[in-house]
Amino acid sequence: MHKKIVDLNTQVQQARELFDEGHVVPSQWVRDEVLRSWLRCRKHGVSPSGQLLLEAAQFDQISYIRNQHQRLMTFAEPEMHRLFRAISSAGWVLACLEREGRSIKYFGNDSPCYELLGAALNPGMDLSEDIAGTNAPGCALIEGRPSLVCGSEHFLHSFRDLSCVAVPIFDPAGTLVGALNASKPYDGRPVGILEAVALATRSVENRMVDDLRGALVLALHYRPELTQSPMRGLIHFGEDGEVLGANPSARQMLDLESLEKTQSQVCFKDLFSCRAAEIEGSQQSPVEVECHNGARLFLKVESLRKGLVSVKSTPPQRRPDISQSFYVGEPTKPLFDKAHRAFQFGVPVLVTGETGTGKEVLARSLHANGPSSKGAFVAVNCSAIPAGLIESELFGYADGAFTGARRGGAKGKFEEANGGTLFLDEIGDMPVEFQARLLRVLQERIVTRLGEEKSRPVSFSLVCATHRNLDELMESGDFRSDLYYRINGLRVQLPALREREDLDALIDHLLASMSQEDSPPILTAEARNLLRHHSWRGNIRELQQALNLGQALSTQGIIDVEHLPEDIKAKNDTADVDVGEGGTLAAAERQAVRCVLEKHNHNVSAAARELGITRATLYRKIKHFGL
Ligand SMILES: Nc1ncnc2c1ncn2[C@@H]1O[C@H](COP(=O)(O)OP(=O)(O)OP(=O)(O)O)[C@@H](O)[C@H]1O
Repeated sequence: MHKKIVDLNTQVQQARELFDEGHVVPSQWVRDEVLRSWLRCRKHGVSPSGQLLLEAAQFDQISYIRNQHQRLMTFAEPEMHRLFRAISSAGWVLACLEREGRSIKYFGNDSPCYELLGAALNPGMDLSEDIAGTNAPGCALIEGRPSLVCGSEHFLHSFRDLSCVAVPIFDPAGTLVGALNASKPYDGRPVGILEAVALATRSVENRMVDDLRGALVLALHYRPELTQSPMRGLIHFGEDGEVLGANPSARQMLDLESLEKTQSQVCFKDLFSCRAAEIEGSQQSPVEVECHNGARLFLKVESLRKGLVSVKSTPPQRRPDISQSFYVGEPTKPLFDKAHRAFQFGVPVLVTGETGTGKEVLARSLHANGPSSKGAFVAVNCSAIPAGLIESELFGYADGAFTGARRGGAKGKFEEANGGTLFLDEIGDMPVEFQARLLRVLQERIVTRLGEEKSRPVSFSLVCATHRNLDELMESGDFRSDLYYRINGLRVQLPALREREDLDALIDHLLASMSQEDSPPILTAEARNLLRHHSWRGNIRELQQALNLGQALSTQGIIDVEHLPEDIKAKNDTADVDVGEGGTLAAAERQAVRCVLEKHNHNVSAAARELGITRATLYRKIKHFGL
């Protein structure tokens, strides 16, 4: 058996030789997962001699990384202690890594043969695949599933004497936030530890879910006896039955993701065929229910407010308060909550949306509630910096680096954001030739000022935004896909005003925030109708200006059509007018004629018949209403 495994390693080495020479590797020689990773390493230009890794090791940002990932560690550390006690005597060491691949915590071994492992897994070390080549945590973080990498499967020559097993960690919103990894020197023996690492990871995830403290907590499984096991799904609901979060098992069993794609807020009634009241009695024994996807699951109430919220071993975490400073409507709230939670775990957030939809406002809110809120919020508009100044602006410069350089040199934006949040606005407009340099900073978190030799470590939380379509830019080669992967830990697409279901509520919020006194300005039904149907280009910014002008021109605080900007009024004549509340008789008639015409594909005879008028009259109306 032992010999057979050593033979397998020899076969992997041969596969690697073929790979390095550019030949096709027979599929049975090396596992698919490994081959996929080798191909990615080749694409990223990873050097098998691994110099990058050694460079990164010189920089110590441990305390910052720990601070930034404090929440993750609160949940992970107790489980790491337990797991390490169980597996260290078998020669395993343990590490927890954050989502981008940097180690946060290492439980090691002092003996000399662990020196390399210590160097690779110490806090601050970057094991992401594009830096450290094929390795279990790197692969687990890229592919979002457990990974096992042994001996010569590693891309770097220096790692070929190691075995590692890693399992990704997902937060209650289903976002990847890190990984647990166990490693030891490679000895050719089977690696029978995956289940133990997976179990510890599940416990970390369950601790995170516990922290949601829902009004109703359900355990679920296909088998009744497993509703009490560590394999059980866990889901928390708020007081109105809304889903607050769930562990990966529950997310999978309930197929939550497919619902989240079409609904901004998933509720109890969307998931189960029964009513919440019907399962309240299942605290003792599980009850079987049918789910939205047809599956039958056993549910057991784990806790039901009031009285059942258990005492936590960890202090209560600060909950993000995102609603105070700006409007968060019901449709966008779940997405905003998810972004805030992920950001607290150090996940970089990419905000997309048309101009004026609130990208910067969201970025500021993430910062204010994020792990680096004590540091600065540094915004960089990538489209506004002249190409020739990008380097000095972002990297800073040394004294006398160029003519006109400030005496004593200057910090760049990366350094200014150190300990805080860097907001790269309009990232889609970053010149492609500069993207590789930006990527390097994001990977290595080191900057060198222009005209200086010395490298400086930097650490910041990252939010990027763009109004451009990055998928199209990547296809046309104008945006690097590896940079996209780095910045897109979680993507938040902000809706344009014309798509918002909650436009009325947003208008009311803006009106309320405009008034210093108690009574905000009043909008007449006609004016509101006009705003509802305007094709907004500048989105919330334009709406805000329209309301500001309306308030300035209004009499006695009543904003009517005549007080709104000219371009909004001008579009009124051709706009689709809502004939509901507040519409005029003429508008209602126009709407009716238009609908009937459309219904009959503009067949005038059929439309006239349905309207009960002659064809000649209908022709007159079409002309009159400009249809
Ligand atoms: N949710 C919101 N509630 C209240 N006001 C908002 C909200 N979102 C945006 N605004 C207002 O709209 C204006 C535009 O917001 P912001 O600058 O964040 O948009 P943006 O998408 O970053 O725009 P651009 O793409 O042009 O940079 C701001 O002045 C802000 O006050």
